[in-house]
Amino acid sequence: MGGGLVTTVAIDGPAGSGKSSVARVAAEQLGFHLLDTGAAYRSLAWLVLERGLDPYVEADVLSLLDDFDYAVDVSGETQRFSVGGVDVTGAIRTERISGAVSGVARVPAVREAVNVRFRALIADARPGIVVEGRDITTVVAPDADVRILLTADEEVRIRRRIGDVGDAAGVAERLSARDRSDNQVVDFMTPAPGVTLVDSTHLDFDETVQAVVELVRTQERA
Ligand SMILES: Nc1ncnc2c1ncn2[C@@H]1O[C@H](COP(=O)(O)OP(=O)(O)OP(=O)(O)O)[C@@H](O)[C@H]1O
Ligand SMILES: Nc1ccn([C@@H]2O[C@H](COP(=O)(O)O)[C@@H](O)[C@H]2O)c(=O)n1
Repeated sequence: MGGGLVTTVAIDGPAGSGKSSVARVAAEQLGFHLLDTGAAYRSLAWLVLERGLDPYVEADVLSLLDDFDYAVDVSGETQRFSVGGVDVTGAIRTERISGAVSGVARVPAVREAVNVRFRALIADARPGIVVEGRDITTVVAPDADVRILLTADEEVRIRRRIGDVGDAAGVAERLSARDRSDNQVVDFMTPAPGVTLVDSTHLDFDETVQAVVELVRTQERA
């Protein structure tokens, strides 16, 4: 890929690697939009549970896909997500949804449907967008100007996540299980050709953001 104008920054990585928090601050510094693709999968998992269905039963998930009325509002200070007009921004971050979301995400028709929406949002974003998830560098936006696999050692990611939820019980097992399940669908542990690995194991938060922003600046100068 040649250098010059950067409009799309793709970031993938395992659970707790800092994708959403690092992408958010990097997007602010770049003056770019932010697309949190995991929120779409989480919102569908929320709807499946809300309807009393099983996220690990493909037919249950497919029965809701056509009516999945998902919206993202980026007009305020933080992104807000809604399903059928119900604000699910907080609800989709619970451990209950984290335990359900892999079931929804492994359904090929779900992935195809949300990817269509993601690509449309990416195409419309001006002046640019940071997109984070699991398959952005490889499937959703393989032609992104900057492609990053953001990772950290598992024990570090678990420690950071425990800091988020304030309760260590079961966090390690759930994070590992989610990565194992998600990794059967898409490989986000090994950088694909052309993807830059950013390992934040020994970086603090600001250093990690700077590593991402510097990759964009380097690409712009190339
Ligand atoms: N380099 C870093 N140093 C210290 N803390 C960090 C670093 N990067 C991220 N964090 C913190 O780690 C926690 C997990 O980050 P975040 O929620 O952004 O990860 P994620 O990859 O989006 O996770 P998930 O895929 O599970 O949603 C957050 O509290 C974040 O502030
Ligand atoms: N591109 C993506 C993004 C997410 N997923 C699935 O959604 C789950 C939640 O993602 P978070 O980034 O919010 O943790 C994740 O565990 C995957 O199951 C995906 O498949 N592809």
